[in-house]
Amino acid sequence: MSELLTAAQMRAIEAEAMARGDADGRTLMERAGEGVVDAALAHWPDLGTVPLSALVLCGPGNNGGDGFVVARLLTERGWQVELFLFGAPDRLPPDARLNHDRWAELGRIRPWDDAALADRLDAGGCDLVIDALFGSGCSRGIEAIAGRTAAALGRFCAADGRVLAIDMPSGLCTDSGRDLGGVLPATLTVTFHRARIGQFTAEGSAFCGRIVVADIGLDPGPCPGSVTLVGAPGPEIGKVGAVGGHKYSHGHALVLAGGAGRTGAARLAARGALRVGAGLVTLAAPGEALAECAAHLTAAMLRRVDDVGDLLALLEDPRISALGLGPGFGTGSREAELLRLALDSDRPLVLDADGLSLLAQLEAPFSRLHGDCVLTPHGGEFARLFPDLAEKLAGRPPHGPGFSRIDAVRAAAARSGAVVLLKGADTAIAAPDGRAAMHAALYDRAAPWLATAGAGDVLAGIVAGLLARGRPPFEAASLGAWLHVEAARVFGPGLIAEDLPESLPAVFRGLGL
Ligand SMILES: NC(=O)C1=CN([C@@H]2O[C@H](COP(=O)(O)OP(=O)(O)OC[C@H]3O[C@@H](n4cnc5c(N)ncnc54)[C@H](O)[C@@H]3O)[C@@H](O)[C@H]2O)[C@@H](O)CC1
Ligand SMILES: Nc1ncnc2c1ncn2[C@@H]1O[C@H](COP(=O)(O)OP(=O)(O)O)[C@@H](O)[C@H]1O
Ligand SMILES: [K+]
Repeated sequence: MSELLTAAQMRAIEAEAMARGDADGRTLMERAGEGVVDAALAHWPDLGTVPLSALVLCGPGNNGGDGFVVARLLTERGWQVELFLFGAPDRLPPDARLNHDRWAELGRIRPWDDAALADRLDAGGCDLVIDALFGSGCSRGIEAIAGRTAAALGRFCAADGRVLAIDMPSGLCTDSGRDLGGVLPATLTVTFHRARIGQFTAEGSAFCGRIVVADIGLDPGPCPGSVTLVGAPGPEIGKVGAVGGHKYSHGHALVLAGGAGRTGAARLAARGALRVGAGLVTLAAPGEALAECAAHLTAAMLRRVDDVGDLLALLEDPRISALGLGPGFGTGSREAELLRLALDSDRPLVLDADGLSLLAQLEAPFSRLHGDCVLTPHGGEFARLFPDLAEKLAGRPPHGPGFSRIDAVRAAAARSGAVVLLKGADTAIAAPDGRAAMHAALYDRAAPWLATAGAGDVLAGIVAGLLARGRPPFEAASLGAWLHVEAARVFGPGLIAEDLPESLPAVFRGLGL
């Protein structure tokens, strides 16, 4: 697991390091420039063999300062460097000014000219473009400044040109990953100390290319309030296959199914719960759907639940340790009553799909949730439950920092009192106490083939299975998101939802279980 930071958190870490006397701004800027050059040469080894040519775009802040350092370091290596500066030299902040002055002794500084830059890029013959226009201080769109440059960089990247963004692609919001307007596309983004939230959500990955995190010698300790980037689980995953115990000690998940003809989604969820390691899984289906379910279930058990009385009787068994409700469930009055009972049972509970739509229809829905509930909405379901938050996520933010999916799930979790997992390639997860995590099926974990009908149903089942085994809800949601994507990656393209549970054994083997 690693951390993702906001711009403010990064500034605070830097300020603390300077206050402690660990480093001054000038040293950090020098290390940042060195980190950029090292990362470029490591990422594109051919750049290290002979001196080449670079075009450096510097802006009016410290990101521009990093650009001056890179220009100097490349020149010292024998490169031909052309440099354009946006803004007046005498208004640069002190460390950037210092590096501007050092560069001015080595090379020329051309004043910013969007049209000339675009023409320069289109003319080709440039081996590396360095975007040091704006970094974490970018506060609004940059179309007016660099619209033509952005378009030319798009063409340059499409023709396999190398564009390295320092810290963030200019115009991209560090905190939300949202396009503030006119973002400069990059093929490699080199950021410092820790990655940023905006590199892993919204439009971030489309503009960053790849991400490299350069160490600039800041305190390696954890940052309070940071977002966890969900990675491969550690040894604690061993609990999934713990030696000893019996099936009941591995938990019993109850998945509620809908009527005849639409039980497939709940069956997918039940299979996910079983494969993730729940000792028992029972599917509760109405009488009309029993035959259909029986024809398709083997390891999962089947119980008839027509109404609240049936569910009440079933829940008398204290060994049922988690419920999953929503996939293909239906949204009628029977289902609404069953949902109320499921919520009142105080069992760990995953609400997905129709379960979320039903919840949205209840009066004072959030007063019924408790801390062991996990809500797994996609964007549409999220908007039904939290319309104001969804509205803040829609459209382009007028200025930075923009409202992020992390902000949205944190607010949703605080309001609802439940763990909220907002699905997507950039899955955002938050707990009511403010903990937040991002699972990014992006970069080297991309699995676009996971966007297939029923994949979300399996995720709900996986999380229900982990809850049944006693995992706390935030951990169950985070681990579930990772296992789900890993299963998709193990299977590969061509995946359909049924393949996801069946790929979990290979995932566990891969983890050394
Ligand atoms: N925080 C740290 O620990 C470190 C920061 N460093 C660099 O410093 C950068 C942050 O520097 P700054 O805070 O100076 O921010 P930036 O360099 O991103 O830009 C801030 C400047 O741009 C102006 N500006 C912002 N958006 C604009 C727009 N749309 N149009 C016109 N002007 C606009 C602001 O008014 C301000 O003058 C980082 O991205 C990183 O590259 C590095 O030197 C290493 C250490
Ligand atoms: N581009 C993508 N890359 C990786 N995972 C994705 C992508 N798009 C969607 N997903 C995942 O696929 C699943 C889709 O779930 P959902 O929207 O509920 O669909 P369904 O109801 O058909 O199962 C979610 O787990 C989501 O995170
Ligand atoms: K930049």
